[in-house]
Amino acid sequence: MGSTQFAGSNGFGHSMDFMSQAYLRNRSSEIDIEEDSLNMNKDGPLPIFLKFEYVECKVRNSKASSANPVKAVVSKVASRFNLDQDNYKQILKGVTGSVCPGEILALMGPSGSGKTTLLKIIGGRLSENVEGRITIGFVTQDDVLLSQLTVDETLVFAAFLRLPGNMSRQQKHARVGMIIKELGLERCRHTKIGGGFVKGISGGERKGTSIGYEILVDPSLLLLDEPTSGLDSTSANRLLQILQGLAKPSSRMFHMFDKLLLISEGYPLYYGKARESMEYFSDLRFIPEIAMNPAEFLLDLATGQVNDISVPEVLY
Ligand SMILES: Nc1ncnc2c1ncn2[C@@H]1O[C@H](COP(=O)(O)OP(=O)(O)OP(=O)(O)O)[C@@H](O)[C@H]1O
Repeated sequence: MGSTQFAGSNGFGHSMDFMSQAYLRNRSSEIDIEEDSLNMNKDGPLPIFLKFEYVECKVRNSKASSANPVKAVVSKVASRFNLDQDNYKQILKGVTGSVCPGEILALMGPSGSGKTTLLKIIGGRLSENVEGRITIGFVTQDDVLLSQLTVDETLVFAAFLRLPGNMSRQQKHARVGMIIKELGLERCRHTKIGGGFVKGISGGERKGTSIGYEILVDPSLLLLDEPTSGLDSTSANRLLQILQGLAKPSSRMFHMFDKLLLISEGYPLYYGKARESMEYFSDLRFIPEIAMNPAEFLLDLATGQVNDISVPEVLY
């Protein structure tokens, strides 16, 4: 199963990824993004509308040649006669969604359902056998921060590396200062990132620094792969509040997500307003029998664990 801290005291099981349209600068898209929006806007981030439609993706199964020579020979012969369709695995089977500026779309599904694959496709990191592509800002599950630098040094380094040359040194330092404040990183500003044998900042602060690294360039869309994994529920809450604040000011946890895309084995089970998801499934006669957190209920549905859920008669 997935690994986010939502599985902890929040009762959010499995994984959740986010497409937080905080701010973003777009690089390229085959989807509804007009030429104009590709130019840098000096007045701030450009509002971008992200849309992905009927995304399908298949990957070639890894060859068995090294492990099983018989299978390798059969597979080789089959491919010669074009009989190797079985060597492909369909990962995404028609997933559709969109995010407007200022919205948070939560992408939920059991481990292996295709969340990371979808993010990779939208982030332009996977293009073989897929339909849509958009590339912008991407915060991966594993960050790439340097352990010996402090939070401040990390962001200053990134600022000098990534911000336009026509910005002055003072402006770059000011931007770093603003981000540090925005992400609540003042307390650890001069602490080393750490890791391995170097003692450093906390997990939440590390996530915040990674996000700071990305939002430094004022992106119009931010793709976050399990941003709360490894965090305790308080830090996860705080991080979501920060993200929500970056996208737009608003309320709490599950209800912080404007939209929800629930996938199971690459199939979309639900796409729409997060707050209407329970009602949708209750109309279909999927009703929790005990008090359940909405996210837990939805993920149980997606994994097919319906022990505590009453399901429509017809399924029996
Ligand atoms: N390059 C690949 N070759 C073969 N199978 C792959 C490849 N990439 C992904 N998969 C498979 O596709 C499925 C979806 O993987 P993906 O990483 O998108 O799931 P996920 O929902 O993000 O899971 P998790 O929550 O565990 O991170 C998995 O069964 C995975 O093993």
